[in-house]
Amino acid sequence: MQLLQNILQNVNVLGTHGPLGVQVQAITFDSRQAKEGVMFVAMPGVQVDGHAFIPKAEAAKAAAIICETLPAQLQEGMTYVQVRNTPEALGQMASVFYGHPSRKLKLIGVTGTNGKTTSVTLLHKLFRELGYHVGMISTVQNQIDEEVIPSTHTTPDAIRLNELLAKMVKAGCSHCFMEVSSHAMVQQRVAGITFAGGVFTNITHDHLDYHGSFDEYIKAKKSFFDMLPKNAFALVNADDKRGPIMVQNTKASAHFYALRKAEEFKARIIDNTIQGLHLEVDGQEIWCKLIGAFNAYNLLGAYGVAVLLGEDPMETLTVLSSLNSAAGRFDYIVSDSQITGIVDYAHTPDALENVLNTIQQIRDPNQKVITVVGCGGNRDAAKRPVMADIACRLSDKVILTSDNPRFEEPQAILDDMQKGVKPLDFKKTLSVLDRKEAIKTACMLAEPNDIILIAGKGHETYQEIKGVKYDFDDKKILRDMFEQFGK
Ligand SMILES: CC(=O)N[C@H]1[C@@H](OP(=O)(O)OP(=O)(O)OC[C@H]2O[C@@H](n3ccc(=O)[nH]c3=O)[C@H](O)[C@@H]2O)O[C@H](CO)[C@@H](O)[C@@H]1O[C@H](C)C(=O)N[C@@H](C)C(=O)N[C@H](CCC(=O)O)C(=O)O
Ligand SMILES: Nc1ncnc2c1ncn2[C@@H]1O[C@H](COP(=O)(O)OP(=O)(O)OP(=O)(O)O)[C@@H](O)[C@H]1O
Ligand SMILES: N[C@H](CCC[C@H](N)C(=O)O)C(=O)O
Ligand SMILES: [Mg+2]
Repeated sequence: MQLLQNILQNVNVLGTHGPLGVQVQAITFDSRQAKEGVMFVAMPGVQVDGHAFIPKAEAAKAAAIICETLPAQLQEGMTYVQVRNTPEALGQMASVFYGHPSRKLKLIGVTGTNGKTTSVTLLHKLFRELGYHVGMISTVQNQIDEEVIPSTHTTPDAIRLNELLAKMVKAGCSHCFMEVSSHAMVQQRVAGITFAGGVFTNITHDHLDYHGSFDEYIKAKKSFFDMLPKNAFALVNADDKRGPIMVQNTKASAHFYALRKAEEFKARIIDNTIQGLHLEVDGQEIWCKLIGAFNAYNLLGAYGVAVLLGEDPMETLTVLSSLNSAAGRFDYIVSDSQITGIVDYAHTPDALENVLNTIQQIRDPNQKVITVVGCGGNRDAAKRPVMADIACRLSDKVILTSDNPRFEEPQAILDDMQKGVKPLDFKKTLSVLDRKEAIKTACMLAEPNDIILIAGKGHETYQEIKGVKYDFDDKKILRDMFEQFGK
């Protein structure tokens, strides 16, 4: 419980109506949660404008209403606060309300198209092994040490984020590693948050439906580095063409890591096998359990963060070499007849290409590669034909299928994917709309020693169709099919 005037201390207030001495028990941006003691913040949205729900919040007797535009008629006894930008104000208010938790631990944000979950998971495991109490905020799950808190977004909204960080502080966490998505930057979910460091993994094609253009997507990622304070570090993948752009205007101290250039943190791949990566990191040789060249970047980035946070380089490398990847990232099982089934969250063209290139590098020439892949509905449609083409180019057989169709027609998504299949590849491509059937088909087609890649859903344990999440687990289905068909 706090006084409204206290909660507003860092907000750029344009005007107020009504008493500011009201008590606030909770903050919400959803009118359906507004009630006595709960303050309502009217936020712009993709579907609707939260300002349209001010009458609902008034009727629910909300503690106060924070908005950019005041309603034409103000209710007697209600407090209204007009601000320039409600998402920004929400971030600042949530930080104050929860006691500025981001200032009480070392918070490191990781942004980039691919590798965020892998990086924060590695960092969480690494710092746990180094003896710290550690928080993690990720697509797969949030964590306070080993306690798992389910995650709904890659980056939670400002209220949930501050609430989570406050729990971490209370549990004695000294560090938190979190993913910062481009959606979160545009929607200012991290406004008011103090970061001790930021990491840029890479940027490739994704989310153009939301951002409109690649330039806008780059700007969204860059805005994270623009907000870092002077005493923070910005650790950037220098092998990515857009790496230097990220830190063009940052106040933080810029540091770089690379595999292809000589930078402050550098690594070289000595060997890349199904057993893992043999790397040379800053002149030191290590074996890691993670598979694929792209994971050399994730490992090197995590190493750079640890060193920048003052950890011992040798100890860091020793622990990194013992760590496994995050769930659903190059997650594999081997059947009785030595068919390797890989479940991977590759849902962007770059990720799919990386995973398939890795498979091509580590396979024996006689092992065929069968790829099962779909694309999500209500997401960037431009990546659909590109992903189908990549799958065809780097596999012996491709089964195009559904991912999470959400509110789109599954067949229409499949049609978009099929447009990317070149005539020469028609023969090796099948379309099986039902994902379970598609996995079954792949298992039936596979011969001993072949490799099946099931891409796109990784750790997800559901398939989202028209707003309903049905149980669906790629890895479990794959295991069942191997058993059912005696593979
Ligand atoms: C596209 C997008 O990001 N949408 C997010 C956005 O919803 P929205 O803009 O559609 O909201 P809206 O329905 O238009 O409503 C606008 C405002 O009116 C309010 N409202 C609405 C109805 C009502 O009756 N009363 C009311 O007050 C809403 O609470 C909201 O504040 O704001 C919501 C509240 O924070 C988010 O839950 C929602 O995430 C949706 C569910 C989502 O799927 N987001 C994905 C795309 C996302 O954010 N993904 C990234 C990761 C991407 C990646 O890098 O891979 C993530 O960080 O998870
Ligand atoms: N550094 C990397 N560069 C390119 N591809 C990667 C990298 N790391 C992982 N990948 C690929 O991208 C997929 C997603 O990885 P991860 O979940 O770590 O990324 P993410 O950035 O968290 O994704 P999301 O935006 O969905 O949260 C992996 O399954 C793998 O195929
Ligand atoms: N964070 C990503 C996840 C995509 C996962 C894929 N399975 C899909 O549903 O498209 C998104 O929300 O776009
Ligand atoms: Mg993620």
